[in-house]
Amino acid sequence: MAEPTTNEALYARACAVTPGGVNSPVRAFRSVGGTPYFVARGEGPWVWDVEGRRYLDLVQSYGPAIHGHAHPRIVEAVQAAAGEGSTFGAPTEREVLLAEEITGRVHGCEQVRLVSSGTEACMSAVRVARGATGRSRVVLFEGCYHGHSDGLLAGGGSGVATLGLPASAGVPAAAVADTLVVPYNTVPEIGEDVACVIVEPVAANMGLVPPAPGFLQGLRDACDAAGALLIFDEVITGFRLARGGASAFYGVTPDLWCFGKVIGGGLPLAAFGGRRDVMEQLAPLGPVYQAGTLSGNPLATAAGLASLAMLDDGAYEELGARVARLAAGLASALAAAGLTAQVPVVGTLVGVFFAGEPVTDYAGAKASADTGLFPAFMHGLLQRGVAVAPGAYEILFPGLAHGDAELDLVVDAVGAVAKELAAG
Ligand SMILES: Cc1ncc(COP(=O)(O)O)c(C=O)c1O
Ligand SMILES: N[C@H](C=O)CCC(=O)O
Repeated sequence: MAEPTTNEALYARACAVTPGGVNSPVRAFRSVGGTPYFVARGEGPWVWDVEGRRYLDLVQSYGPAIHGHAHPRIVEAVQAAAGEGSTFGAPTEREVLLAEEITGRVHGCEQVRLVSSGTEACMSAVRVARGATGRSRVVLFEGCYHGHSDGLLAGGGSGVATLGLPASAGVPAAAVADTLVVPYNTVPEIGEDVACVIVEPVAANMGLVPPAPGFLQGLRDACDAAGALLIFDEVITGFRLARGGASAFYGVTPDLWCFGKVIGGGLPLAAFGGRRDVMEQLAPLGPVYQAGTLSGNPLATAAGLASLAMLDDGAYEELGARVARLAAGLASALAAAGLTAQVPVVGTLVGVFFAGEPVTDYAGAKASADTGLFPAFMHGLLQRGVAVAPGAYEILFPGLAHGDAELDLVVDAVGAVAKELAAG
């Protein structure tokens, strides 16, 4: 049994042995100030820190924990899988089952390859697109985030935006020479040197920015006209927004998809997939190389299958209804407090902006962050026992474990914090 400790003490020890004390930058609280809380355990919608303080968790690991923490069916599946051996380097039946589950849900996605992170999924999808088209250029949208691979960090949202980084040191100019960054919600000119356009179909790494009507179809048409491939990065939207993800929700079918988060049930698992002719460019069938020692890991596939088994149409209806109720509560609490704010909602996704008008692109998201209200908002909520991600560009992640009573607590806490902020 470990000695009792504190967040401060653990953070000091962490900083001595890990850069910034964390294994992913936003967790360090750098943009909001203060000391990160170290989670001791979680259950359903709650987490407890090492000091025994309980928080209603709207971070939910930035998306994977759609069923809340330590869901008994996922725990049971992982325990059973662990007892059978945790990794083999040979194919297993659950990899087939998970690939069948994903391709069965996502119309047009005929084949998938499992990987271990959303970063790998996006990096590999772009590589396949380049291999399939024989072209180099990649178009992406300012404020979207596609993981931390060299070529996709430019103009990124999430932690890149939170820390105010133009991109990243250590990325050679050559690695981004073929990356073109354009504003979200504008269909760009797509030249015939473009291999692919990669987009978050609902942007969720610059706060929540819905696609404008016609934007996704416009991208589809422009890609078709130029012979480029369209990639939907559904690492957040996949299996959260709808059973078939954003492509089903909007009725626009890309050539390639990136998935992550929910499909791993809380374990490191992601996937990229797409049309058979494109996916068959991959080794061992084709010339595009991609591989992974832990890809399709037996524990992760067990957790993913258990997670997806609980996500039927009814689950999405339920989550959508709860999110709509939460969003309405938040909007009226913020308005009652006299705080200028927007609460964008897309189905099961919700965010908060400090803005007078709906936000449609990164410039609007940045203006919200630049109000400087977010750190006090986040810490005010934390003091009232509600945890939201410590970055102004992250969204809220209510899940199926958040019942009405818990969501009412969130609305009350937001109302109280908003009054303080409005009073200055
Ligand atoms: C849309 C999107 N794409 C890709 C990624 C990268 O995934 P990961 O953090 O698993 O590498 C993330 C989240 O981090 C994401 O939100
Ligand atoms: N917004 C990111 C993914 O969705 C957050 C993950 C991270 O940076 O740790």
